Amino acid sequence: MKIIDGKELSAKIRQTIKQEVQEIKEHGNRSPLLSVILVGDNPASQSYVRGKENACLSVGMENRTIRLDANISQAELIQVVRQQNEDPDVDGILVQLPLPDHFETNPVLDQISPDKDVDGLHPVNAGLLLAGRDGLLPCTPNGVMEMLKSIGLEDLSGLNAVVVGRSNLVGKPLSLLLQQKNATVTMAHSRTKDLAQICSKADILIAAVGRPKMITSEYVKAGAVVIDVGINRMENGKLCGDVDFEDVKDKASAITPVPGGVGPMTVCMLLMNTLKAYKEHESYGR
Ligand SMILES: Nc1nc2c(c(=O)[nH]1)N[C@@H](CN(C=O)c1ccc(C(=O)N[C@@H](CCC(=O)O)C(=O)O)cc1)CN2
Ligand SMILES: [Mg+2]
Repeated sequence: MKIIDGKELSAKIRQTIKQEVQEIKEHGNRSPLLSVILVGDNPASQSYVRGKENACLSVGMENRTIRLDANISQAELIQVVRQQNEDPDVDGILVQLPLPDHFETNPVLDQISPDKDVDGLHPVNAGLLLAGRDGLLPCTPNGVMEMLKSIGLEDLSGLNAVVVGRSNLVGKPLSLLLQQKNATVTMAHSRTKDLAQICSKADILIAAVGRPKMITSEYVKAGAVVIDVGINRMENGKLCGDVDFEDVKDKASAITPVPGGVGPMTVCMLLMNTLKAYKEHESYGR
C-alpha cells in the first residue's frame, strides 16, 4: 500500500510555482498578489488564513489579509470585495469560509470578479467547469486530481470512481473533473441507499462527507485508491479524516492520510490559481 503524501507533493509543486514567480520578478514585473478576506475570529479560519499567508511567502508571492469584525454588515463586506475587484494589483480574492451566521454566503461570493475568483466558487467558474471550459478550478478538487496524477492515474478510462459527498466546494466539482478524465463517476451522499455496497465497487473512492472515520474496510474494494477529503477535529484536539485509516490501509493500493494529505494540496492549488489569474491579468508569457 502506498501513502500519497500531500505535504511532499505540495512542496514539489510549490517549488515550480516559486521558480515561476522568481522569473516574473526578475523580468521586472510586479508580483502576483493574493487578497484574503477573513471575517470574525473563528480559530480554525484564523489558522487556515495564516497557512495561506505563509504559503504565499514561501513562493515569493505578495499577500494581503483583510481582517474584518464579525459585526460588520453584509453590505460592508460586499463593499470590501468590490474594492479588491477594482484594485489592479490584486490577482486573487478569497473570502474565508464559513462566514459568521448573519451573512448570506452566496451573494458575497457572487460579488467576486470571476477572473480573481481563486477559490473557483463563483457561478461563472462553476459553469465553465460544468461546460468543460477553461476557468479557475476549486482548490480541493484540483488538488485531489494532482494526487491521482502523482500515482500515474491521469487517464481514468475504464475506472469506477465513487464520490461520497455533494458539496459545491468538493463533491460536485470533483465529480466533474473525474468525468473529464474519463472515469465512470457515481455521486453518492448521506441519503444514498446501500452506500457501503456502492463504495465497494469503486476503483477510486473519494470521501468528502465530514463524518469522522465513516469509511471502513467494508466500503473499500481490494486494491482501490482511497482519497480522504475529510478534516474533522476530534474532542482530543486531533484531526481525523472521513476514512478509518487503520482499518482501510491494508486493503487499499494507495491512500491519503489526514493530516498531511489533501489539506496541504488545497493551499498549493490556491497558489497555482493565483499565478494563473496573474498571467491572465498581465497576459504574461503570451
Ligand atoms: N474560502 C475557502 N474556505 C474554506 C476552504 C477553501 O478552500 N476556501 N477550505 C476549508 C479550510 N481550508 C482552507 O481554507 C483548509 C483546511 C485545512 C487545510 C490543511 O492543510 N490541513 C492540514 C492540517 C492543519 C491542521 O492541523 O489544522 C492537513 O490536512 O494536513 C488547508 C486548508 C474550509 N474553508
Ligand atoms: Mg450529504
